[in-house]
Amino acid sequence: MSLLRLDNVCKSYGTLKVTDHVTLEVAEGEALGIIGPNGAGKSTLFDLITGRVAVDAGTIAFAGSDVTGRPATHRCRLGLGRSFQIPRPFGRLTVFENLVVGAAFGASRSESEVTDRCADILRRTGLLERANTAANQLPLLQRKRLELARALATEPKLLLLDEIAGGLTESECRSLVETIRAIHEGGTTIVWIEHVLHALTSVVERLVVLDFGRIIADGKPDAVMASREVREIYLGIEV
Ligand SMILES: Nc1ncnc2c1ncn2[C@@H]1O[C@H](COP(=O)(O)OP(=O)(O)OP(=O)(O)O)[C@@H](O)[C@H]1O
Repeated sequence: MSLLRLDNVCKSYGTLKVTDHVTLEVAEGEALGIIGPNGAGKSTLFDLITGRVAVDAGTIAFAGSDVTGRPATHRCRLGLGRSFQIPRPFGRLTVFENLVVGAAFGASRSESEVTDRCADILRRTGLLERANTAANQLPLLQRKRLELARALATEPKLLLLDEIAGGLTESECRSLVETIRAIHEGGTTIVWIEHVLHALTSVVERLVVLDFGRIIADGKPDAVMASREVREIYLGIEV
């Protein structure tokens, strides 16, 4: 059964078509990667899915209901969680407090209900020792981990990750990938936008390529990366 379904979704800014008749299904339990050149419309697609930005045309269904006209809070409470390309924690709150906010508002639970759950998320995301550190004191890897943890605090059925591996060293990237893989193996469906291809393809089993707001390839990562069009457009390799 598909958890997420986009049908002919369109979005333009002025004359710029940023999302051009995108039709896409994500099955429950899948890990899907999205790649494409800068400006291809990847983050906008997440904005449309999560309700941060309204579609011009088309429909979006999530967990069996049409969410096209529904606000972001409603979609979040249905189980759509996301991380942002640039981490946006509450800087003066501690790591633990950031999670409590995500759990209480995103998942609509009382503070007393979420304490154990937030501690568990800290453990799963490798942040337990940082629980009492102010978010604005964290180094980059931990900020990325907090971004992931905050999204998990909202109890997502579908986790949208936007370039979470960007800017990390090779070993930091490997350790973050392990965390993401464990989250996926724990049953969370993942859609992950990423420029760090080796990190992405070590987790996802399906890859979609966006170019000028259109899906130009969709399939197994090896087959997609072997495609002539993808190599020309995405990697800039003449074949
Ligand atoms: N609010 C907005 N108003 C006007 N143009 C926008 C807006 N948001 C995005 N765009 C434009 O839409 C295009 C797609 O942007 P988007 O951020 O979705 O691309 P992207 O594929 O995520 O790029 P990157 O890989 O660089 O993050 C870009 O040309 C961008 O400048």
